[in-house]
Amino acid sequence: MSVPGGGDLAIETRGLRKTYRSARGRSVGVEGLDLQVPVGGVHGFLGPNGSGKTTTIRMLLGLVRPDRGTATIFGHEVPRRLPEVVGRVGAIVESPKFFPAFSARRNLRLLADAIGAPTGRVDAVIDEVGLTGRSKDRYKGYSLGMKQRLAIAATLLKDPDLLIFDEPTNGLDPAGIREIRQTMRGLADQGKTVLVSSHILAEVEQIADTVSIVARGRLVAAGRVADLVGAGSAARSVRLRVAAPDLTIATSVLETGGLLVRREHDALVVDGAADAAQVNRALGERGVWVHELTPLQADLESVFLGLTAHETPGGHTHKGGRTKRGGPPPEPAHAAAQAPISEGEA
Ligand SMILES: Nc1ncnc2c1ncn2[C@@H]1O[C@H](COP(=O)(O)OP(=O)(O)OP(=O)(O)O)[C@@H](O)[C@H]1O
Repeated sequence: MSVPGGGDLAIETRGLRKTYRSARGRSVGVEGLDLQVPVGGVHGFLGPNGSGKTTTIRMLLGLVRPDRGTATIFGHEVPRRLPEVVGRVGAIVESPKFFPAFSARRNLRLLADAIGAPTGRVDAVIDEVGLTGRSKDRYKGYSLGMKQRLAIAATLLKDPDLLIFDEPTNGLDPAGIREIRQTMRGLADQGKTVLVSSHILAEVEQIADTVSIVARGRLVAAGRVADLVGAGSAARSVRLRVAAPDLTIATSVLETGGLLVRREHDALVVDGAADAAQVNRALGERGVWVHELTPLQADLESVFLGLTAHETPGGHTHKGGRTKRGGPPPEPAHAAAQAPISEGEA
């Protein structure tokens, strides 16, 4: 899908940098960030706490001025040309203020008046976020999830093409998280672009088409979720079960073949196995029969933790221990990090 004057990108930043003054001098919020968000779909903007997601979003919305670099929304440079494009953008950066004693509908009518959106949109956006049955109840009686859905409804009043949600599921219970996820997916399925920041991968993996992963203010990986996860599986692991007396000999056979083997309860997990059949054959040739052999698929969380492990307290803890990385990685290090997220874009 192409956008007049905007190519295929809803958002693009190049070399974006923002530092803050602090007691210890200057601290870096965002350091040379190159971000590309394709038009249409859900784009997860992922990173550990303090990695610069909110700072980036605030720069895109003209709330914080970058020290260096450029940013565009639908091809319009921001903040300089933000007024030309702001009508196409809806965002939740902080919890919006609603009148506690008013209903969702009354709050949105007031807001629509204030921002010049047609009041005829109010019922439609309430329906969009699934609040129709409660739209006449007072805001103060809403659950956190309902309040957040109302906040999303407010961003939809002007029927924007781009929605930017900063950690929209913070503080919500699993049911609330699911509702917000469905709402975001539904918006993307209508052709809108949804940029959603999060430090919780599982929340985003199920609905995101593409992601950008940041650490310490820099991009460390970007691309389609399937590509990132697929590349994470390149050094594949398999889980296998053999009869208990064979565990030791199986371990020794595989280690002699140069594979990394670890015990996981009564199973063995073999890291770096290019091919499950090869593992099976090596064991069969030594008279060890495999009862069960399961290739393990990397998930987005293991990719994320592998790329940002140095950011997390306690270091490298992640599922399966497969994508461990040490050292200072903030260059895009993942194979998929170089993959363009929209065809024809460098
Ligand atoms: N107003 C500010 N003054 C000083 N430092 C700031 C300010 N805002 C952000 N920072 C610093 O910039 C860095 C990036 O923060 P930012 O809030 O953008 O990260 P984030 O990825 O959104 O984190 P979180 O998930 O915790 O919200 C952090 O080190 C933070 O302490």
